Amino acid sequence: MNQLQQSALLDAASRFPIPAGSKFSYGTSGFRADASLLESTVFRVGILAALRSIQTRSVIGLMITASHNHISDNGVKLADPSGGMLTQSWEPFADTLANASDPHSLIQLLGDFIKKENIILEGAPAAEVLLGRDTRPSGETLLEAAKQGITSLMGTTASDMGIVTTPQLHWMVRAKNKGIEATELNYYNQMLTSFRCLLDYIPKGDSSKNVSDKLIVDGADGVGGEKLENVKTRLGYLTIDVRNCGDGVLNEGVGADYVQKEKMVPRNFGPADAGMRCASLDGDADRLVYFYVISNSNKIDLVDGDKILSLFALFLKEQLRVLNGPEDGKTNISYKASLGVVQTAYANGASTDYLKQMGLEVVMTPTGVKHLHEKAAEYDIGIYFEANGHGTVLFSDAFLSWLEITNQELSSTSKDSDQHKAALRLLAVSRLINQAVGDALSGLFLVEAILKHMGWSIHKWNELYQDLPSRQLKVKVVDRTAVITENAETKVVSPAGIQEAIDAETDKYPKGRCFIRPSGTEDVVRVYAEASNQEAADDLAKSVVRLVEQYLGFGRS
Ligand SMILES: CC(=O)N[C@H]1[C@@H](OP(=O)(O)O)O[C@H](CO)[C@@H](O)[C@@H]1O
Ligand SMILES: [Mg+2]
Repeated sequence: MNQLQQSALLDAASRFPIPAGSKFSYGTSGFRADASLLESTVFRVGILAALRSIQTRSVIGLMITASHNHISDNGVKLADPSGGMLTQSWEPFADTLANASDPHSLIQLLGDFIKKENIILEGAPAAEVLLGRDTRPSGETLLEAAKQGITSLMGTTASDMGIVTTPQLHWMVRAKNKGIEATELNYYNQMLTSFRCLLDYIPKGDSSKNVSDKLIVDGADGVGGEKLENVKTRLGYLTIDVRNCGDGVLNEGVGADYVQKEKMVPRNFGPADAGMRCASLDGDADRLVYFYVISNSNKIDLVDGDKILSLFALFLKEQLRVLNGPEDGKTNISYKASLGVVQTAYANGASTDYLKQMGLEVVMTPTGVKHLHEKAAEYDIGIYFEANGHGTVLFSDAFLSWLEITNQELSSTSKDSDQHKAALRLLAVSRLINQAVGDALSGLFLVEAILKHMGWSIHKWNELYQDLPSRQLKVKVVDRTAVITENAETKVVSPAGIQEAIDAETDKYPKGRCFIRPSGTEDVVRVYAEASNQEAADDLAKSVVRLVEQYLGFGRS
């Protein structure tokens, strides 16, 4: 950094002092905290985004959101050039930067990092960061802090994309770096064109007529509901009734996280909706779960991320089978595409068993899309989902290029054959589903197209397998970072002795499975338990909560 750059940074940094007594950590999905504490962090992440853009010579994304968390919280995360999450190798520096209290040491740290990463500032081509935010009222102030961070590294442009869903911003980053027009309109056009293409290739027959044309969506009073309103007139047969579109408090008694964890009807849903196909988005619309209201009750039957994954896997496996042609050796298909699914320890055990029975390769990673995405990218078709509804389907470049060529060949040699239609469907899915990150809107359209294709009601879909009863609890402890895990977070290695105690407890329950891990977005330790019946799952979770308190001490609440 030259003198001029240093003094511009120093000047800007002194306007964003770190709040006393705070410690920030990049966590599972960026920094999250009470919004009033975050200006200094967002400013610093702005600087980091500019550096990443200069280093990669690509557009970077900066999203201001705290997703499903309380409206008074906020957060910030970066999207890398591919549209995926910031490379994990930069996370430790993000932590250092966010916690560097003195502006002079901040400059020093930046100088050292620039040297270490070999980032050439002089004569670097114009860098650009795309900014997005959700509907939180604190978003505007934090956006300003981000802009100041970005532009404090001279020559970097901050382009405000306005209020967008997290996946829209990631999509735009990916699009812009591929030379595609990065507008919201283009995002909708690509999604809806592919959706309609999938509908066009639904096999003729009566079964699709059995699928209700109505879907009710809970928008979590966040950005997703508003966006869905923008497109709902362009959906052909499908009528969407969007509720919780921003009139109530964000995420309060609404949204995918509430529905999945509490298994209760969200606000503005009631007995009149019993049995109908319903979906719920989270606050920044990167999570999607389905559900239906149980008659005469305020409870729901949940169709979670694991079942969305299973539905996608079933459909894609079938399309690959048809594309590969008859198994009598006469196939003209030269590419054997690999198909893999990725889950975390939170996936219901029944879903993992079901996927394995389908003959699929199932891989487990730690929690957080950054881990699942990386693993899924190793396959030609990699499907990943967290149980909470965060996931997508990735297609490898090699497979897509081959598929394009094969599609052209099939359209001249055997147009409209089953094989040709399978190729067209796979191409449509690759364009419909967000390739950058999990996306509730594109996920929703894929679910809808597949249900229509199969002729399945939500009830039929839910019967794919029966979830094992489970319970998830949170515990406040003195220091959650004292919990160190391994083996995709299923075993605790520290504090010593707690894993043995958990195992001994779990062994008491038929089909018992239980693990703990520190949350990366909240100051809690999470406890997950599964057992053969609900009471047993509840009891197991409660006993393990007591163990956590015993080994780690009560925290402030
Ligand atoms: C059990 C659970 O749902 N954990 C969520 C939650 O992470 P935690 O690290 O568990 O707080 O938020 C993440 C970001 O949205 C999401 O990726 C993850 O699945
Ligand atoms: Mg979210």
